[in-house]
Amino acid sequence: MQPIALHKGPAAALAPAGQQAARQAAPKGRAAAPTAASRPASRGAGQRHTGRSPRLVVANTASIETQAQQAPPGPPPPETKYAATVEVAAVEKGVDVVRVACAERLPEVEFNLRRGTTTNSYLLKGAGSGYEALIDVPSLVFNVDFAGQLQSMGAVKTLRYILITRLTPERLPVLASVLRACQQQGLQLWLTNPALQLLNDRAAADENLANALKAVQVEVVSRGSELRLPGKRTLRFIPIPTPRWPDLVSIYSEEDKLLFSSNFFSAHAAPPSLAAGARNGPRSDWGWSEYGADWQYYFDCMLAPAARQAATALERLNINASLSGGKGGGLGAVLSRLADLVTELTMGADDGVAEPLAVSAIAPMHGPVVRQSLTELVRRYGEWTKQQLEAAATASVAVLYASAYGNTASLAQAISHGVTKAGVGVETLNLESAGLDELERLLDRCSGFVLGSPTLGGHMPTQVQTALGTIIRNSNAKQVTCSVFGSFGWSGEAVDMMEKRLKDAGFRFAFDPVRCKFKPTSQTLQLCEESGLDLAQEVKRAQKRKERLAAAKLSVAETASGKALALGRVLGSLCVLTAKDGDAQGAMLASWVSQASFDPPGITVAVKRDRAVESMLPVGAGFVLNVLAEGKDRPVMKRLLKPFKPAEDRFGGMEVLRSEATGAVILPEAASYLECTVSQRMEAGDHYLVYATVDSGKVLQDNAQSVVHYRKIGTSY
Ligand SMILES: Cc1cc2nc3c(=O)[nH]c(=O)nc-3n(C[C@H](O)[C@H](O)[C@H](O)COP(=O)(O)O)c2cc1C
Repeated sequence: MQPIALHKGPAAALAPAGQQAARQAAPKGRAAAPTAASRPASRGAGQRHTGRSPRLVVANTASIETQAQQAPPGPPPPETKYAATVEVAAVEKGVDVVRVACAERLPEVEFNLRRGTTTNSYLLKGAGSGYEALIDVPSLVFNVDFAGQLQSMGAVKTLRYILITRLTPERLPVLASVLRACQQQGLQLWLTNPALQLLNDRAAADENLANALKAVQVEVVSRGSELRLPGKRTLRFIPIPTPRWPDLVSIYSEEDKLLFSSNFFSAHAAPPSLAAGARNGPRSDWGWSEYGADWQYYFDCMLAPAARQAATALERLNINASLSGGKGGGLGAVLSRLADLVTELTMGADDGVAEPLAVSAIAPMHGPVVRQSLTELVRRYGEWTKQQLEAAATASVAVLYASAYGNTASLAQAISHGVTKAGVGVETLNLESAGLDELERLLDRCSGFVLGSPTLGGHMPTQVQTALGTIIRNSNAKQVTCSVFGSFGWSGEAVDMMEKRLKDAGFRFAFDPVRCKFKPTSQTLQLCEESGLDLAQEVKRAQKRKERLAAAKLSVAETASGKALALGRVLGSLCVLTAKDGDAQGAMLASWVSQASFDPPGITVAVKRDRAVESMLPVGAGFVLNVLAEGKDRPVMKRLLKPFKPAEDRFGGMEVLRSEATGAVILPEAASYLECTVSQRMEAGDHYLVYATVDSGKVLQDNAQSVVHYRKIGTSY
């Protein structure tokens, strides 16, 4: 093994900008304007690094000074830490999980953290009884003393290896504190090259971190890297990068049949009690019914927009639960089909399906250790990925962005989520690392695109500027719908520049550019998600127009099968479902509503997958079901059927009542309303079937009849 020296060359010259960046990356922190004292040392224009990655280059360096002097932002708000608990439990013999669990709702609404979150680190014992290796450290946003925890477990004296599957700026201070606590000679840090780049950048600007790293040997892992722990285990590293997580790597322990899967197979949810997840605890596992929705939401938000990379990762992992005695078959067949699809889409796929990994448990970075639901979750990952790839094969939106500190990346993620909700594929490209060939290929096949950029030095980074030139020259890109977005600190020129250049070149915008000051709020993310939905609807409309042109028109009577006509005779009463989630609120017309239970009183509502309000209806969420009254339904229907701008108030200017429990809208002209809590959700084709218990209700118009929704055919509402 060759220890890799941490380079302190060029990055050291950028120390002031790096310090700036480090401040910004602190939890909930905001960047302060670069001041004269913190300004980067002068280098050639276009060559200056931005702080996080040496690859993201500021195009117009001269204006960093001008902008900072003209409009410095306010002081950064105080850092917030979230109350969290640390719990330790056995995963396998000689493998413990140290779980930092936070039940609070965190502001990262892109993860829908209603149920809190967990961050897992794992400790592996060596030949003796002491801990030999640590996998991952938590973020400093949690108010826990992680190094102190390791100390109390005696780990700091015995650890020889620290293995990192995902590194973020927020984890670096915790990593530094662990390294400082471990004083023993020959401590090794294993991580991927992109993670090392982040480490180098930050170490160049952060003396504490640089000092902590002095006594550490760094080993860069790649596909095929192995670490033999004295005594019993061999750990195999399997990189599984995505555009958002370029440094992601999983670790497989053959002896334990355990896969440390990093962000894959994760869920954001705080466990009611850690003991429930421990092998020898009161229950052996958390099951699909408790966490299925969280696993799926995590996949939808974080991996659906990177389905191509997710397919490659699943192929590389080729998890076979059956080899280890679990129920059901492995993923072999699904993955082979996936591999074919990926090959078609990428024109040059990965180097084939890997040997199956026998896995009896998955130890992810967030959420429960997966054991009982292993076969189910792995199978679902294959299915979800395949669905996304198939959607992308029909129509896909290219999400192109660069992001130095993650804010523009969050916007990209929210837009992508909106697009995938509408059943349109997303292909994400991080312009920081992507080649121009890859960009060209993506532009040639996309049915729409969005371009995101931060403003750095009064400009967009060079990579975005170059990509913009490529986009403007691409003949397919010109035909499709698009928009732009980006985060900024005080002047925000990048989004204006992208908008102007694309509009001047005749590009059609599907939604208004999204400009976001520093870190997006939940409202901005809702705006992004709904903008993504709008763009996807536009893509679908264009697709339909194409299909209509290609095929001869058939009348409803000709196309309608007896089945569809018969289905059209099924009746439901017309309702308006309303929900509120923090500042965000949503509403939809619902006619596929039915009573489903007497005791407790319960109803089902079918919610189309691409409804904006769908994301406000996770298990446990409250909503109001307004049953419309005959003769008073028209104005409400008219209002709800007209197109809305993303995040626009559906009931603006109307007199409405509010539910005391949830704040959701109650329509005074409704015949009656019910206040409900989502109890279960089921995938039902292109809808979700939401089962909710009725908490309370009221008849508002004594003599009113409910509106019954008559249809001609079962293929539309
Ligand atoms: C070196 C540097 C230069 C910046 N220059 C500008 C600027 O000229 N105008 C501006 O509005 N914001 C500027 N910012 C603030 C960033 O645009 C802001 O932090 C944004 O949230 C970054 O987005 P990202 O997280 O996607 O990288 C600058 C930040 C840094 C660190």
